[in-house]
Amino acid sequence: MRILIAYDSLSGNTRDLARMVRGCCEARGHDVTWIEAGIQTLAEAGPDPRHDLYLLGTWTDNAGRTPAAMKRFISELVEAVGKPDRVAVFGTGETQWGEEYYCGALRRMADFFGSPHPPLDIEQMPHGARDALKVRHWTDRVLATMDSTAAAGATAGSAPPAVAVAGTRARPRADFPTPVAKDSLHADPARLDA
Ligand SMILES: Cc1cc2nc3c(=O)[nH]c(=O)nc-3n(C[C@H](O)[C@H](O)[C@H](O)COP(=O)(O)O)c2cc1C
Repeated sequence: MRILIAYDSLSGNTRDLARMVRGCCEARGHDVTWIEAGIQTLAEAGPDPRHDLYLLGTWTDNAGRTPAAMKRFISELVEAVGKPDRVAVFGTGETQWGEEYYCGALRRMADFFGSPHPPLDIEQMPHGARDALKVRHWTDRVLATMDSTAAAGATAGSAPPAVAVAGTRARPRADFPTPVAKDSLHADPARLDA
């Protein structure tokens, strides 16, 4: 699969986690596009922004909010490919901000995309064998779900996964939602703070 991993990280915790998720994906033979949302745009994902799976990683900002850079990236993504349903969310936070707000951005983002995958949350930075196992299990579960969905689709005769073609303009895949206008409700990043 072509997998886009996009993450935002201030102090490195989420970057560490994203690297672990990436390692698991690559170990399973998947092709990963890597975007650091704080300093890169979707344009840096190459000529075709469509991917088979989007893994979005974030830290959580004040009172459970989604950081600005991640909201910006999500708007860009929705504008480019529509609102993908193949999204899984991971990230880091701290319970000292209150259980109610712990990793709140993950819940908001998973809700926004209607992600079928429970978010992967890690307190502060990932460390030790327990976290490594948690990350591997989460990533493997997400990948396995995608593989079985693809297999079911192939049996039913649906379109094959997206393939990047250098130099071509991005076109929505038949089974992707039609791209929505930037200012539509779906693309409104304010929903990530609601
Ligand atoms: C201004 C600020 C507000 C924060 N608010 C929350 C919060 O509401 N909930 C939470 O779980 N963590 C909160 N955190 C903690 C960070 O999400 C956490 O430290 C995270 O691991 C940082 O990830 P990073 O190293 O990738 O930037 C906050 C951190 C800062 C700096």
